[in-house]
Amino acid sequence: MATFAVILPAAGQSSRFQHQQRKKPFADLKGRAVWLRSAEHFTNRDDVLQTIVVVSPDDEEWFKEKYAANLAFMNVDIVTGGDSRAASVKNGLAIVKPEIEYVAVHDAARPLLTKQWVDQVFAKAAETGAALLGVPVASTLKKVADGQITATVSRESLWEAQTPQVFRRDWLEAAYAKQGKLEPTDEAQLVEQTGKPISMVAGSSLNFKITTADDFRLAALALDALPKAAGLRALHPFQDEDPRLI
Ligand SMILES: Nc1ccn([C@@H]2O[C@H](COP(=O)(O)OP(=O)(O)OP(=O)(O)O)[C@@H](O)[C@H]2O)c(=O)n1
Ligand SMILES: C[C@](O)(CO)[C@H](O)COP(=O)(O)O
Repeated sequence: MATFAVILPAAGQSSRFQHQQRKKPFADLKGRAVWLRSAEHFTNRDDVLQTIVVVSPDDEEWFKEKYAANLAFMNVDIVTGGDSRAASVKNGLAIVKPEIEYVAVHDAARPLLTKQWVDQVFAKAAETGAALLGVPVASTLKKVADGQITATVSRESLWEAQTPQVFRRDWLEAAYAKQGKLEPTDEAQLVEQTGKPISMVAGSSLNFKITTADDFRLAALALDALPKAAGLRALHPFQDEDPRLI
């Protein structure tokens, strides 16, 4: 069985969030913090040997105290974030246990996953070396400058990358060794510049990232509808033996 570590970056400033006076990974989403809902999709999997949450230095002490019971029960490691997403993920990568073969990075701000989507992207990464979830761009894309449209960007072959983004551990480590001055907005961009193949696995627009307060409100609505709306044989993370046909 392929083995995985999961890194959940949660060390951003949530500057676009402005809701509940909390950073988005710590906002209460229908009774549980966003980061907890994201982590839960992984901490009960037999193939996940380590779960790591990356938290900013400013939040670390508060986080450890607030979620002490959850962290212990779920066996989640904490690592200090950096001043960029890439730096935060790199800090998580540095503590991945030596025996683990694959590393999955999943935004702590993407709580709306199903077991099926995780199964699919994990399996694809184990087959090809690297894979991520994504969806084809559905809207027309415009370039804008000073409030004016300057061009239409063809959406042909364009996909919106999501997470989990899953890589052979040695590929991701080699990619970071060659990072140079690149400040990637996702981990795939780092691995792309090493020339390794990365597979795109068709996911769902329901696996959206909570960035703004509107996203948060939408997530609260989608949470209950997810199994039905996903059009998938959805398994609750804790009820693998109880699949529900959609
Ligand atoms: N230095 C950083 C920056 C971002 N992230 C994490 O990367 C994920 C995706 O980033 P984004 O949605 O941009 O989060 P923020 O950077 O917090 O958002 P904003 O740009 O609105 O400040 C988030 O879970 C965020 O916590 C991180 O761990 N460390
Ligand atoms: C990784 C990601 O979710 C893929 O779309 C996205 O790039 C994260 O961006 P952020 O600025 O770190 O939220």
